[in-house]
Amino acid sequence: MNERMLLEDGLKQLSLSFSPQSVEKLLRFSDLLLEKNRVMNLTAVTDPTEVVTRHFLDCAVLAPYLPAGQTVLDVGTGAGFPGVPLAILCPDTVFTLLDAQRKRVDFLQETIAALGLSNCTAVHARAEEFAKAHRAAFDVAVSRAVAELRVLCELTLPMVRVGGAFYAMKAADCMDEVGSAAHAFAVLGAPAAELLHYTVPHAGVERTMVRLQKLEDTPDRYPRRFKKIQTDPL
Ligand SMILES: C[S@@+](CC[C@H](N)C(=O)[O-])C[C@H]1O[C@@H](n2cnc3c(N)ncnc32)[C@H](O)[C@@H]1O
Repeated sequence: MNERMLLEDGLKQLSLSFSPQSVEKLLRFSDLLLEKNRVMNLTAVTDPTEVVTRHFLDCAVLAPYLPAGQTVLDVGTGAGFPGVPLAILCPDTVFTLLDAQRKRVDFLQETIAALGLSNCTAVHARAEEFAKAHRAAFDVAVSRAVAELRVLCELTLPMVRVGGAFYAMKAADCMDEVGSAAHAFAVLGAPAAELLHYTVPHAGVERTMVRLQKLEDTPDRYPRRFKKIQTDPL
């Protein structure tokens, strides 16, 4: 199967509805990513087939959890994962992609313009700084491969509104990490973690989504300064 067939078949296996335009945009994003990856470090994945499986189909698993009209923050989006594939697959959901690395955000801004993604904005900022002006400002936060859960939750949950949710994309064997973060979940206002296990189509990779529903406001003292978050995690 070529990349287009893998992508379409994988999206069907995930029971996702998608337009021909979405497939075109995803394949164009893959081209832009791999082209830019030759001159700057965006992803360890260099094979177009693996861009489809390890990036696009992995990220697509989140699409059913992001209803139209909701605002979604992708914390530590890097080269745009999971945010860009989700913005393509959920055109009526509004995405903010956040990253601390200027060059990655520049790439994302160019990509968003090239793909005509009117529901997506890339912002250069550190999450703990961005949180000061964006407390409880988003319906949903998502994040993949950024930090361990205790750290990640302090960076992210303050920006989710009560009644919203945070989805952390993790490896299949993240139970110890989830167990260690129980105190952080409770302190930050999202006490009950729910684990959603899945297999990425055509990659055969087992993964876990950690869903945290925000039930209470996060106390104003969080997030702390990054050094404190790292050296003294909740
Ligand atoms: C390993 S990359 C993962 C990128 C992407 N989420 C993915 O799954 O491919 C981690 C990214 O998180 C960003 N990052 C780490 N700490 C951050 C923070 N406090 N605020 C914003 N971005 C952060 C880094 O700049 C980097 O681009």
